[in-house]
Amino acid sequence: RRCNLTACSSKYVLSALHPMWQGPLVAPGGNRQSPIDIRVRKSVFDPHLKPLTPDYDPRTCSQIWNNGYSFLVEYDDTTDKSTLKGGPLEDNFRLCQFHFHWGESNAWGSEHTVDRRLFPAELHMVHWNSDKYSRFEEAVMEENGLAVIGVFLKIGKRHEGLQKLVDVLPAVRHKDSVVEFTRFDPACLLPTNIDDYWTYAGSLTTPPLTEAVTWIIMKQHIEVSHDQLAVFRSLLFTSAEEEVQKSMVNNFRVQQSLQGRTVRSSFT
Ligand SMILES: NS(=O)(=O)/N=C1/NCCS1
Ligand SMILES: [Zn+2]
Repeated sequence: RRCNLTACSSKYVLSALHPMWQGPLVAPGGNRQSPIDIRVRKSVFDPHLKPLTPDYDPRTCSQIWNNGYSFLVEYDDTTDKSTLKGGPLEDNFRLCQFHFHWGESNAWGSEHTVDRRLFPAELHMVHWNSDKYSRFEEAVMEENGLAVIGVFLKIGKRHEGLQKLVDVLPAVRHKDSVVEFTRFDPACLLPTNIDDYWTYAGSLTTPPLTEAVTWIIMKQHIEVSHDQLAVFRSLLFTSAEEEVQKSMVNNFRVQQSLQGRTVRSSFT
């Protein structure tokens, strides 16, 4: 297994000894892969970027499950009830799920970094283009198919909205476990300021790694408590039947080269 350095900051140098899935570290022929390091001074302010307008209906929240890589909170995306528009997006996008990536320690865990700064975790809210495609599986293959909002998590005060989710995680401890989870408003996980973000053309960071994503990375982080994040780490990569149980930690992909891409900012 190739060992190469992933995002390293002044305090912590990571190795790829923690790559979490056996897939390719770089998609074959990929020239717009994710995640990346966002070099703030190299990002370009785009005055034409509009405010982002998420419009989520908590009643579309349906279930939470452990897919063996993260835990996903899934939304009913058969209608345009929970949508994302604006920002860099030309079309209407439907929320289908959100999930997180985190480390075994609070020193790392995010997939994207800002000037090499690592965060303990990163939230991804996944949407697909419902103006152009009729289902996620179709949109995931198209370059304008997906929009993912990334939000960094920092250790601080307890996040009251997150607690409802934290409380149910023990019920999906093992891979392939699923429980009903309803009336959760994902907007409560967004930072107070969603007008300041970076955006770039990239890919999914887990299979199928397709180069279908308009990434929208929030400048402002959210805070969660140490104990709340510790519950994420109590999840397992492994199913109940497996002999050896493996803690679900370090479920992030190694960073990919920018390959000449420009990261735009919505703020100066
Ligand atoms: N982490 S991610 O959001 O870029 N990857 C995904 N793979 C399938 C649905 S979302
Ligand atoms: Zn993700």
